[in-house]
This record gives sequence, structure tokens and C-alpha cells, in this order.
Amino acid sequence: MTFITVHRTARADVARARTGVLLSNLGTPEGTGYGAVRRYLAEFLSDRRIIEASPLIWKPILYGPVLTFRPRKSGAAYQRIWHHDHDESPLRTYTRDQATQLAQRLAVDDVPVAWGMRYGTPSIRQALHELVEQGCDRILLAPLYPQYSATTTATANDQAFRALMRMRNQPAIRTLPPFADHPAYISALARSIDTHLRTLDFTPQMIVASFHGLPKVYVEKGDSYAAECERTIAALRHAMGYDAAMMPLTFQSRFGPAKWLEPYTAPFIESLPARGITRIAVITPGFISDCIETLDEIGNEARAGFVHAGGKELALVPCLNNSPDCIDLLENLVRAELGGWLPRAGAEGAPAVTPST
Ligand SMILES: C=CC1=C(C)c2cc3[nH]c(cc4nc(cc5[nH]c(cc1n2)c(C)c5CCC(=O)O)C(CCC(=O)O)=C4C)c(C)c3C=C
Ligand SMILES: [Fe+2]
Ligand SMILES: [Fe+2]
Repeated sequence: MTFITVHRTARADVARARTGVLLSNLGTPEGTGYGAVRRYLAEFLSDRRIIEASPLIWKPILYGPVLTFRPRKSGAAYQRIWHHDHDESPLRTYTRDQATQLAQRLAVDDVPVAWGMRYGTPSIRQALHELVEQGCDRILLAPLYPQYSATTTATANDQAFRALMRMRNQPAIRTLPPFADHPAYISALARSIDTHLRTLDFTPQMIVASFHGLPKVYVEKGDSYAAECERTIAALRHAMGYDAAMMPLTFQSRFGPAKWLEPYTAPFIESLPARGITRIAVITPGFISDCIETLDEIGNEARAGFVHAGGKELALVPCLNNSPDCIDLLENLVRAELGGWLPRAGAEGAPAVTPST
């Protein structure tokens, strides 16, 4: 193996002792065109944490029908939700904003914050090197998923450890645990839902909580994701005073022919008008940032299906995104995890950090 020597790595110079935070998220294509979306999907769907099937079986399917047809369909969906002013996806805008604002909160403790994407750019490797180059010898990896899944949290951390494998002087590492029913997450969610519902000119008869789905077999093999979604929704119902009939749990984003977690969001929503439920709100507590899954799959596709089935109103409640509540939450989670690593600025033998060249 070739080791990468990053300039200003920590151990060679203890005077540069510093703690950093790396926020990671899933990733997103560079553009909405066929080529950009194909490159993104090829990287995403080649991850063995995402598709566990043998590559001998999966690769011909991936490089055959999937990467021939899916980029056009997904590209059109990205185009509908694209942040054209910044020429980037919403997930990218919100993740960057979260990192920038969290960095402002942590500047007082001299803790830099970098952000990276599991698929696409900026990569988790780039973000890690950015922190090491700023003299960080202690790094908190913070995958921005409230509920753990091997397909999200674990693969984000794997990617950071792949980059660490190539460093001669590794920083010390901590990872942020999932925060499915953390009181700070539940109260931020409850407050944002409540605030949004007050802006509506109708009272929803039901608040559907739609989470990203997962193949059932992954859960049967031990992925704790489904149990974590249950924990989120139980805590949220409790906090908001709703029962399961008023706030049902559903799963979206099924991909491929296998069985995924049920009930599926789209058919569930489409069944409601026949039961006299024509005015609903949808929340997506498996995402802290709006993305193609929330804005297009729910905000466009599910809404169209609901209206087609006789529904009158569907209000999509925004994710926490770059709201002050979201930054408060991230600061709260991160500071709790940095216990014992802060404060070090001004500690004896730890002079101020001044990156050298
Ligand atoms: C094919 C299998 C997939 C698994 C397993 C999966 C798990 C999973 N994903 C998220 C969060 C997000 N997924 C997003 C997009 C997305 N997801 C899949 C497939 C799987 N996800 C695909 C193919 C795509 C791309 C879009 C599309 O073509 O439909 C996103 C949004 C990214 C964006 O740029 O907006 C997020 C976020 C979770 C939480 C999860 C398991 C729990
Ligand atoms: Fe996904
Ligand atoms: Fe989707």
C-alpha cells in the first residue's frame, strides 16, 4: 500500500493538536444531465453496502438496463427540484450551509468543520484531508442520518476509514451515533412540524410520516434501521400527542423488484381518499435535509398520485434543512460527542494552532 503524506499531519508536531468535525451525507450528481447522473448512480449503486447481491449477477444488470434507463428518469426528477441559482442539488446546498453555520458555532472552541459526500464531490476523503491539513489530530465523523443503517451511516464511515488506511499519521477518530429518538431531534422535529402546520389554510386529517425504505432482507439480516424508524415515530407521536392512526409510518423509495419495508408510501397515500381522507400533511423524519426523495418523490410524484385518487390537499413539511433549529441540533449532538476533547485551546502545552506551509 502507498501511504499518503499529508502536509502538516498531526503526530509529527503536537503543537498543532486540534479537534475537527466532518459532516457527511449521501451525495448527489454534479448536474442533471444524463452523464452526470449516470456517473453518480454508477458510484452509488456499485457500493456493496447498498447492493449486496454478488457483483457477478449485479454488474451486468447495473451496466445494462439500470445505467441505460435510470439516469434519464432520475435526471428529470433532479431537474424539477434543482437549485438553479446555485446550479446544485438541494442536498448539497443544505449540507454545505449546515457545515458553514456549525463552523461559526464551534469557532469559539477553535473546531473547524468540513463536509463531504459518500458519492460524488466533495468527497469524504477530501473533507478528511482538509481537516488534517488544518492540524486536526482528533476528528469526529458525523454522518447526517438520524437513523442508523449499514447502507448510509456505515458506508459513510467506511469511506472515511478507507481514506485513513492510506495515511501514515492518522488522527484519532470518533463517530457520531444515530439520533433517532434523541430529545433534541424530536423536539426540533415537533417544533418545525407544528410551525409549518400553522401556516396551512387547512387542518390535515392525517400526518403521514414517510421514511426512506430498505430491502426487507437487510433488516432480517440485522440492520437496525426499521427499529430506529419505529423509535423516531414513537417519540414524535408522544411529543406531539398523536396516535398511530393520526401519524402513520410508511416507507418510500423502493428500488428494484425485491420486497422493501412496508407499508409503501405511494399506495398508502393513494388509498386515503377512498376512506374520506382528502387533506393530509407528509413529514419525512428520516432526512434532515430536503432532497430528491422528499421534494420530488413526495412533493411531486406522491402528490400527483394522491390528487389523481381524489385527494384535495397534500402539504409537504420541509426538513430541518439550514434552519436555526437544525444548527442548534447539530451543535448539541456534536458537542455531546466531543466530551473530553474540548476545550483544549489554551491548555498547558497546547499553543494556538497556526497552520504551516
Ligand atoms: C438501491 C438501493 C438503495 C438503498 C438501499 C438506499 C438506502 C437509503 N438511501 C437513503 C437516503 C437517500 N437516498 C437518496 C437517493 C437515492 N437512493 C437510491 C437507492 C437506495 N437507497 C437511489 C437510486 C437514489 C438516487 C435517486 C434516484 O435515482 O431515485 C437520497 C437523495 C440524494 C439527492 O441527491 O437528493 C437520500 C438522502 C437512506 C436514508 C437509505 C436507507 C435507510
Ligand atoms: Fe436512497
Ligand atoms: Fe426515490
